[in-house]
Amino acid sequence: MVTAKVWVLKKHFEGFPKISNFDLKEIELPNLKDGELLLQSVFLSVDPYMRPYSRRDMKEGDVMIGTQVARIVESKNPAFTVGVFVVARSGWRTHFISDGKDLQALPSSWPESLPRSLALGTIGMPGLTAYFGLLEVCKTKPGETVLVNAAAGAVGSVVGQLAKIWGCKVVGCAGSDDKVAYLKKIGFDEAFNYKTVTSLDEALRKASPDGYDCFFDNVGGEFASVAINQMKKYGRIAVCGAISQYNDTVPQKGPYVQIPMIFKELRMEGFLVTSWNNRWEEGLKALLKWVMEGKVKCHEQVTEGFENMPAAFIGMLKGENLGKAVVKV
Ligand SMILES: NC(=O)C1=CN([C@@H]2O[C@H](COP(=O)(O)OP(=O)(O)OC[C@H]3O[C@@H](n4cnc5c(N)ncnc54)[C@H](OP(=O)(O)O)[C@@H]3O)[C@@H](O)[C@H]2O)C=CC1
Ligand SMILES: CCCCCCC/C=C/C=O
Repeated sequence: MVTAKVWVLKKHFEGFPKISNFDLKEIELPNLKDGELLLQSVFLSVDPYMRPYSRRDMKEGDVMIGTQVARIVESKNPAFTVGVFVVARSGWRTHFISDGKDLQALPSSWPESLPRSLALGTIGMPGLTAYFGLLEVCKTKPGETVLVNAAAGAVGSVVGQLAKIWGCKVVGCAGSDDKVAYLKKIGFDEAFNYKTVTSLDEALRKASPDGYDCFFDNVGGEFASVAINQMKKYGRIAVCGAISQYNDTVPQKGPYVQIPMIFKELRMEGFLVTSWNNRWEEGLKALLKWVMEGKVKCHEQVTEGFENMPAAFIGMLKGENLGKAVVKV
């Protein structure tokens, strides 16, 4: 008999999440039936989507939603061998039982030397968000100028590096000087700290006096309202996330987007990475190749200990992460 630890949503978030919103519980797992496997989480992901999705998809008492890299520790399913690592969507749990249908094997060419945690970040859902958002929503072309916010995070850092690979000029902004230094180190042409500039409008203008062809928006809210005015004619805005609004208890008010959209003939498109579920293999293969070639650099903010999942999640929402926030069990 195995005892799993799980984090449940004790009380729905009101405003910014607090440690008291979560409860740590223990669950006795039953013995395996034929066709089942027992898995142990090795790395778990904490992601911004958990904040809005908790309200949409969860009720109080549910295990927190989320993804992990897990190791198969026992198998009664001939298709799965003990010791193999997979990506699962089993929520904040140390151990769980699966029939194998919901598991994704790491790409077969995954090198032994590469941290498996990257399957939750650059070579996982956030990297794919950058890949499909740029390729299919922004439709960037060589020579164009791309703006990305939350640029030192899991999605943003890949957006900037892919845009460089695809021949663009890249401007990124982030919330600390260390993050800005990191962006320059990984090849961003221009980067600034949006928290310390005296005028966001001026900082955006200085970074690209001719404006922006593409804006990969991870933040929404006031930042997006300012940035939209600096789009070039026929510019494209990929509405990826709105993290500046996820914790609002009262919806933010405009300025509104219609006037610049009309006069600059902009295209603004919201998207979910899951729309390209049938192309994840293509994206993961490309991302793995670029990482192995050193063309895409990865940084992870690793929090040690399953008991620190809520703190890692709250820290990520506060901007304490450089690169992808993960928890090592
Ligand atoms: N559409 C889709 O399919 C997907 C969308 N997303 C979205 O992409 C965005 C980035 O996700 P991800 O890369 O995983 O997360 P990150 O690794 O970028 O972590 C979140 C970052 O957001 C920044 N942030 C937090 N609050 C604010 C704020 N009020 N204003 C500006 N920046 C803020 C912080 O960086 P800083 O220090 O710079 O403020 C923080 O580090 C999120 O909005 C997420 O919801 C993610 C995956 C899929
Ligand atoms: C692997 C789990 C898929 C989660 C999809 C997340 C979409 C994110 C939206 C906003 O953050």
